[in-house]
Amino acid sequence: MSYKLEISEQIMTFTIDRPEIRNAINEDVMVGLEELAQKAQESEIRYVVITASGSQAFCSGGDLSVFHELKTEAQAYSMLKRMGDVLYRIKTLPVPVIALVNGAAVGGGCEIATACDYRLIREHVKCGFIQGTLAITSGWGGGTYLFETLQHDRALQMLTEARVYTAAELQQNGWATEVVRTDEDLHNFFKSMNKIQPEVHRAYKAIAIRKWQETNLKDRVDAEIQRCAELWAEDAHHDAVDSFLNKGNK
Ligand SMILES: CC[C@@H](C(=O)O)C(=O)SCCNC(=O)CCNC(=O)[C@H](O)C(C)(C)COP(=O)(O)OP(=O)(O)OC[C@H]1O[C@@H](n2cnc3c(N)ncnc32)[C@H](O)[C@@H]1OP(=O)(O)O
Repeated sequence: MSYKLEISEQIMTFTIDRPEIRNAINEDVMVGLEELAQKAQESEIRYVVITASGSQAFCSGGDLSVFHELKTEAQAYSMLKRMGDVLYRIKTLPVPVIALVNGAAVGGGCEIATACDYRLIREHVKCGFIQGTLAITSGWGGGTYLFETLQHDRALQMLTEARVYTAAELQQNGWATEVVRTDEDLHNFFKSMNKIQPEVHRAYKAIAIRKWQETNLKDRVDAEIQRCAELWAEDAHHDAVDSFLNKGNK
């Protein structure tokens, strides 16, 4: 199993569990995220925490060793759409969703964290929308969510620079909700969440969801997915992934 899904004291925790490959997303993790989305809708939970095993990575995006087999636009679209759909379901859950960013979050990993309501990041982490270096854009809706989250120029800069940012930079540009330096910082965040009635959290989340529905967030995400699928099919993308996967042979 590539993930763990637990509910304890009305808190649902999803842990990506592939540290040896930097918690990259494969089919199994996608199934897990779909299970999360379903169970979180049905259960009486207070909030959801998404995190990952180890301290090296939160998530390194799509598992390129698997997804590199997808060559055509149609093949890429099918994977991107499935993941984009489940991330949208997670983003619009009726309860707060917290990314506990325990290590690097790059590519699709940064998209998952951006889909969450809160991003608590450890001091050592580096995060970035590095998709540009692979000659593609974000393709799971994360670019659209970033424009919803950051000031316009900061979002555009983070997407087009296509580099990893330090925790200090992520705090400065507003992507990080909080840089967690100690376990006590983490404890204090959850203490503050827990002192507010779940129905109050749900009511505020509903305001955000109404805004996203009124501004056709889902359609905008679908357009992002479509454009990424087109770029995916280009040689420039396949060559860049070849270079990443064969870096050890050079
Ligand atoms: C597919 C959707 C698309 C989107 O919509 O956004 C994407 O997500 S594109 C994918 C973007 N991801 C990447 O380009 C991967 C980038 N990875 C890294 O930059 C680094 O691995 C890291 C995350 C910063 C961690 O660095 P480090 O701790 O130094 O580890 P290594 O680089 O040595 O990696 C260890 C091991 O894991 C393999 N690995 C890492 N990420 C992936 C991945 N996404 N897919 C497949 N394999 C991955 C890496 O190749 C190493 O393997 P070995 O050399 O065999 O040990």
